[in-house]
Amino acid sequence: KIPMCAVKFPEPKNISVFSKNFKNCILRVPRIPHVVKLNSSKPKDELTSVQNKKLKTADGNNTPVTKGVLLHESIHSVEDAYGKLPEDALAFLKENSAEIVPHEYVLDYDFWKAEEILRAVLPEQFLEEVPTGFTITGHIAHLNLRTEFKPFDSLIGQVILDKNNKIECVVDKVSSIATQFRTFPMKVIAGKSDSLVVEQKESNCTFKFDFSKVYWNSRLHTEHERLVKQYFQPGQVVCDVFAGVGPFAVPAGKKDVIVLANDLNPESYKYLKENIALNKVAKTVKSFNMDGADFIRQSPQLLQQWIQDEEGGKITIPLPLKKRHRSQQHNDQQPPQPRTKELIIPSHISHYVMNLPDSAISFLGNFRGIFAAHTKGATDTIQMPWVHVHCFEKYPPGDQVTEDELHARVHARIIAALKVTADDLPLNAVSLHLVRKVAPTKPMYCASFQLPANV
Ligand SMILES: C[S@@+](CC[C@H](N)C(=O)[O-])C[C@H]1O[C@@H](n2cnc3c(N)ncnc32)[C@H](O)[C@@H]1O
Repeated sequence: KIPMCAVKFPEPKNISVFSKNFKNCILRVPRIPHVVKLNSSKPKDELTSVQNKKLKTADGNNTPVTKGVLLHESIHSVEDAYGKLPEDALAFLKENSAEIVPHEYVLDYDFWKAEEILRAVLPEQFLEEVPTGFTITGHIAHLNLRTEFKPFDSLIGQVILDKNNKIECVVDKVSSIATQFRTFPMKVIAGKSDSLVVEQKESNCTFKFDFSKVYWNSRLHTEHERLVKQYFQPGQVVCDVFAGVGPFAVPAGKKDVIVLANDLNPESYKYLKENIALNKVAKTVKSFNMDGADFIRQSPQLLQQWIQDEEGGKITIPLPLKKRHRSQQHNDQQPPQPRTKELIIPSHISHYVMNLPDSAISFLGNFRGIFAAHTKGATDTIQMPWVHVHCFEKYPPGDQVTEDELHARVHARIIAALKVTADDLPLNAVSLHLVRKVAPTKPMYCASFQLPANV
């Protein structure tokens, strides 16, 4: 509670005139508006009907509310005001019959930021490092509280919930050990706990999923957009081996890339299918629920099957009807013809995406021999597919490891997994993109390279 002073003018327009002409006399503190509601000294009944109309009544009680302008923060009493305000300001107040009144300003729960409140309510030993970081997915805020904060989880969750309008639910990761499907056990620590199904926008698409049952990481959106934009061309075939709920596959399908998207988690598969329908990409994206190893080995056949299933190996995509001018609609005898475009499905795969950074490299051996049938008697050179494999390249804290060294380490793991030599796949044929650092000495990379013809 802060003792301040406010000025009341009988004529409300003088509030802005005073604020404009005497800027140095009014309160200038961030997040505190200088115009405030004040209780009128007169009960409402004693005011004229005109005055009454101008005043808004606070919560139906008999005390009318009027507006005033707060004086500079160094002024704490009416005497202070007469001592500190310059002559011309005092003259203006007198001329306009203004009244200086004491006003107690209450900085309550609404005023303070989450971090400030947490500093005030958590035990003193946490003063320096209250937990404030979280990621947002749909309406859910997701925290990863350190062990010492766990006993205060619901308090922390409630403050975050109160202070962020769009958040309806706060969850905490309760174990850092991920499941096979890269999901984490989580606990709802504040807000709605009935459903963790969210809708999240990314890359101009909408993704729906149960946050507790599938993998989703909003921090990967640039990586999703990068591969789709930089590598995947309309009409090419892409196999997404660990597709999750579709953040590579669905936007790619939207730009007429032909996608075979796979995930072993039945829940991811279920939402992948939903997201394909939701974003109207069923013509260009097919979903599979297989182990990644089998999916890679069978991918050439899965593509052949798709070609056979489509008449003439072509996908026909309906186009939105062209908007016609009203006069044209009137003259036309025929109803508008549905417009379509056709995509011929190529018989070779252009890209594989493998975003399972913990172990994707160990799946590379599955490419061995799968294109042999194509390469054997082929007269023209076969375009081997590109692989975009995600991986971590962790090193001990304190080690000075250069980017070149990390590049060499990733390259060595890739050629070992493919069982090829550095002559087949030289270091400079593997480009390394730093996706993000999950910890200071645990970078996540995406290695992109064209499969050597002899795998
Ligand atoms: C790190 S997530 C990536 C998901 C998605 N590509 C993305 O960027 O959000 C890895 C995915 O691989 C799936 N997965 C794990 N093991 C798998 C396997 N052996 N075969 C196929 N998918 C698997 C998980 O269910 C999870 O959805």
